Amino acid sequence: MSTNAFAGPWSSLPTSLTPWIFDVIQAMGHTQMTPVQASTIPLFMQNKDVVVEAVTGSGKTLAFVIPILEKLMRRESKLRKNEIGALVISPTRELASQIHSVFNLFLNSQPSLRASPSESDLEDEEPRREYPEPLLLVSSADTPADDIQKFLSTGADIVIGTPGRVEEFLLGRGKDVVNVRELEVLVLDEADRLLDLGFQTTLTHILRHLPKQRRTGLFSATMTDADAISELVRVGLRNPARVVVKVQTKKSRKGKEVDRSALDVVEERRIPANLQNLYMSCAASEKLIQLSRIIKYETSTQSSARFIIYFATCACVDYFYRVLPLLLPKDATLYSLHGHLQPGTRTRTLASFASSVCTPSSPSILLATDVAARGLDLPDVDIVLQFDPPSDPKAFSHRCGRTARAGRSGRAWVLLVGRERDYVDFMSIRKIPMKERPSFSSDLSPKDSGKTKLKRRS
Ligand SMILES: Nc1ncnc2c1ncn2[C@@H]1O[C@H](COP(=O)(O)OP(=O)(O)OP(=O)(O)O)[C@@H](O)[C@H]1O
Repeated sequence: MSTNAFAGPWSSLPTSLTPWIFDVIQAMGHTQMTPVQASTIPLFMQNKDVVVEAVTGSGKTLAFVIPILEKLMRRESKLRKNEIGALVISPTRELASQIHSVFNLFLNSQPSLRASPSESDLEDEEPRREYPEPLLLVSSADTPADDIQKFLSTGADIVIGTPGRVEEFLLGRGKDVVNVRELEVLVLDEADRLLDLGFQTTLTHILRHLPKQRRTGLFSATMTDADAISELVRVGLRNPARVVVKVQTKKSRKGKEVDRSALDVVEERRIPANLQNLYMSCAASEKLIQLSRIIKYETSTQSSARFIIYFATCACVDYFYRVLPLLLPKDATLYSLHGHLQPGTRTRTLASFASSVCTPSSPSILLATDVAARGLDLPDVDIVLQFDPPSDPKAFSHRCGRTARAGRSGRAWVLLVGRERDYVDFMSIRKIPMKERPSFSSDLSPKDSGKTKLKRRS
């Protein structure tokens, strides 16, 4: 863990957590809060709107999941079966599913309600729960009609979904079924993405439908001041508290990262402390060979086994899924994930990649588009490799942030061709002195290509 990874024990929160929620957090092994959790949870609990920007992998999910659960449990009157109390919207189905499983982790551990004497006589009686399962609204095997059916049969205090399915649920088929009058909290995760042009109309419809008397939270690793200010009115934020969590690294005056004891300058950065950013510039015709060299180099260090490689389009992912096996060690396992695959295939691929057993000699490599850039929490990813730089500069941070999560270390590479080198300056990635560049063993050295230069940046 980096030195500034934690911000105190959970017991130091101004309002103590409900005991069973605290127990779940302890069971997760999270003994301390991260800075974003320590700053955001009290604000949300004190009924403030929040706009939160904190580096990738810093624990933003629990920073809204915990206050939502606490707020709903502290209600004076229980929600009726047709009412929802909290809505979380995320831009991709994978991220929505991930958030849904975090809520489930908690709600599956809630104490069962004591059965009444007559019920206790019934054999095989399912333990009764006070709070129903959260409802997940994403494209999958379930149709929008199935979503409504499920809601009608079990109810759901918390709803998590992607914008299109949420709109259909609240304003389409579910219009006369779902009551939002009691909605207390709205969270937009990856808010800057949700608020950009692609989702504008859908989101505006949803926001207009929700009660104004609610708390709203916007969360992202790239929620800049400009994004926040321009959207305040549209999103209906009232006097929001702004939380910005940056990472401090220690440097010597010459700009070189050094040991804490030799510190004399503290620099703030908006990427995780243990993330190392590198780029390699090469000719377009050499990209494929350089990609396979980097993979061989990384696996030869005996510490890297799980990779994500980003490509610009779905077609590129399909193409390289067929081509890369010819260049990589035969024990490498490839997975492909992009938006043109069936939802079920996407879910299975992600689950198989996340649970795959891999070693440097038999690495697991996920080939993906930006559908896997934001929010996905795959804690063991060692290396991110960007075959093509993204067209949106924000996606650069999100892609890199799939490694070096929650205080772990990781490296992110990007291959750059020609003028793409300007991108590095645009991203303000600091140059590391020549002598600190990684050494390649002779058969992997970019020197053999003549044209390619290896650079390391952090
Ligand atoms: N207090 C904590 N202590 C240790 N680990 C934690 C703590 N809170 C969350 N984590 C872990 O940190 C990881 C990253 O959390 P999370 O996915 O919420 O990050 P994030 O800030 O939302 O990242 P991104 O911006 O990429 O979406 C998860 O594996 C989570 O279990």
